[in-house]
Order: sequence, then C-alpha cells, then structure tokens
Amino acid sequence: MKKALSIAGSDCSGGAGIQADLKTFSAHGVFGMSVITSVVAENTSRVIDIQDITPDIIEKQIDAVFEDIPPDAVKIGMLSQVDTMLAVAKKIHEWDMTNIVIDPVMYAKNGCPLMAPDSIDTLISRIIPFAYMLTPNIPEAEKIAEIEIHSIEDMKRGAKIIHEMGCTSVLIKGGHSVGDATDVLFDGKDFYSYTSPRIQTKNTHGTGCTYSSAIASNLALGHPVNKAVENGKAYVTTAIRHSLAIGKGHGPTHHFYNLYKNGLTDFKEGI
Ligand SMILES: Nc1ncnc2c1ncn2[C@@H]1O[C@H](COP(=O)(O)OP(=O)(O)OP(=O)(O)O)[C@@H](O)[C@H]1O
Ligand SMILES: Cc1ncc(COP(=O)(O)O)c(N)n1
Repeated sequence: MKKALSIAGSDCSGGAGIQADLKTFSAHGVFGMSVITSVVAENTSRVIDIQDITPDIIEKQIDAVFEDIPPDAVKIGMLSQVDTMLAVAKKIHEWDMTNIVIDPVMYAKNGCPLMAPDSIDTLISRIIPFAYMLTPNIPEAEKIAEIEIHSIEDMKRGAKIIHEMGCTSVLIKGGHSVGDATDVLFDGKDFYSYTSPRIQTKNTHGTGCTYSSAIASNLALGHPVNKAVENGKAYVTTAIRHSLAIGKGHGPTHHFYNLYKNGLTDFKEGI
C-alpha cells in the first residue's frame, strides 16, 4: 500500500487541514499519516484561537514517521511561524523527503490569518525551494510573487516568478477568480491549464487542502505531475459539487461521494 504524510494544522471541525488531508488520502486508497503543526480552534464560520505546536515536537513527530514508515509523498499545509518553517525545513533536508506538495496556507476562508505576516521571507527562502509542487491560490501567489493577478496571463507570469524561487513546479489555483475555475500549472518548461465550470456554492471550506492532498495521493500512486493534477482536479471538483451544507458558514467538501463514485464503497447517505 502507498503511504502519504500530511504536515499541517488541525481543523477540529473536520473540513480543512489535517482532517481533510486524511480523508482525501483514504478516499484514494493511500495510507495516511499526520504531523500536526498547529491546533486551530475553528469551524465553518470562524477561527477562535490557534495553539502552535513547539518546533521540538514537530521535529519529533517527523522523526517518528520517517524512521518507521517512510511516505511515498508528503503534503505540507499550515506553517504558522518562522520557527515552524525552520523545523520543517531542517527535517525535509535530513530525511531527504521527495514528492512534496506544498499548499502555502496564509488565511482561512473567513479571512483569519493562519501564517504570521513576518514569515513570508522564510517561506520563500527556506520552504518553497523544497516543493516538488507549490499550490498557491491567487491571493497567496500575489503575495509571494509580488504582482497583481487578474487574468490567466497574470497567473502564468506569477507561476514563472515563483518557479524561479526554486520549486520544481507551480500550480496557481483559480478558486478566487470569476468565471470558470481555471488552475495554471508551470513545470519550468510548459504551461498546462485545468478548468471546471464554477459551482455555485458557499460550501468550499477545505478546497485547497483537499486538492493538494489529492495531488499528493496521485504522486504517491506513481502518476506524473500533469496526470496527478488532472486527477486531483477531478477529485476536488466532485468534492465541491457534492459539498455538505453543514455548519453555519462555509460547509466542507464531500470525500465519501468520491469513494462512492469510484466504486470503493456503497455509502450513499447524505449524498
Ligand atoms: N466554486 C468553485 N467551483 C469549482 N471549482 C472551484 C470552486 N472554488 C474553488 N474551486 C477549485 O478548487 C480548487 C482549490 O482552489 P482554491 O482557489 O479554492 O484553493 P484555496 O483558496 O487554497 O482553498 P482554501 O480556501 O481551502 O485554502 C481549485 O481547483 C479551484 O479551481
Ligand atoms: C488547519 C487549517 N488549515 C488550512 C485551512 C485553510 O482552509 P480554508 O481556507 O478552506 O478554511 C484552515 N482553515 N485550517
């Protein structure tokens, strides 16, 4: 069985972060493991508080996983502080991690910051160069590349600038644009785009986490980069199309529908 690790924050309400990642891994038939970087008291409407895990315990969690069950792919999500980033960067290097998909999470859907603003330089210098794929949304890409993004051409320009920071490939996600949901991948040579019709729903909590974990699952399963994104896009689109109207704010993506669709379960309740 293929194995994947998520290094990310915990969303107690189950829609984003580690919880979304583990559900996504399971739906792909991949064995999921987790290293928690922050415990976030959050739900579909708001972030109440954040407790960052100490760098020491983050490092020890990574050691515990890698000395025993080395993963075939690693997804990295919320890294809230400079020290968190430095601890993760040290361990990426020490364990020679590969197939790393990094979602540079900066804000929750309701606008609450999940990354300290003063850590952007460390993200760029110490984390981004390790990414096999970096998956910023449009506001994150604007911050990292220091440009404004209003069009597909801007997304391509942003992807090129970010690629020069040392990552192997960049996928800028179009969830925050208008019209079709188009994502742009740059692998250092060619551009690829992935489009789905925009689904009219407010229930998009955890879409970015779901997408990056689906891509990591596909890399763990041995797919090349553009196929991993194609499959990941199909997964997240289905998960949004059947997202759940639960909670008072932005409801979460639906993983069981994907399982059902792929014939892995006959679970139908709530679809
Ligand atoms: N309403 C929608 N309809 C169809 N696809 C969408 C919609 N919203 C987002 N997507 C797609 O979902 C994926 C995740 O993109 P998005 O830009 O929402 O990520 P994100 O902002 O990082 O997510 P999060 O808000 O969870 O951090 C992308 O493939 C994007 O195109
Ligand atoms: C722990 C954690 N990680 C990531 C997100 C971003 O996801 P979203 O923007 O969909 O809330 C989140 N809300 N919580």
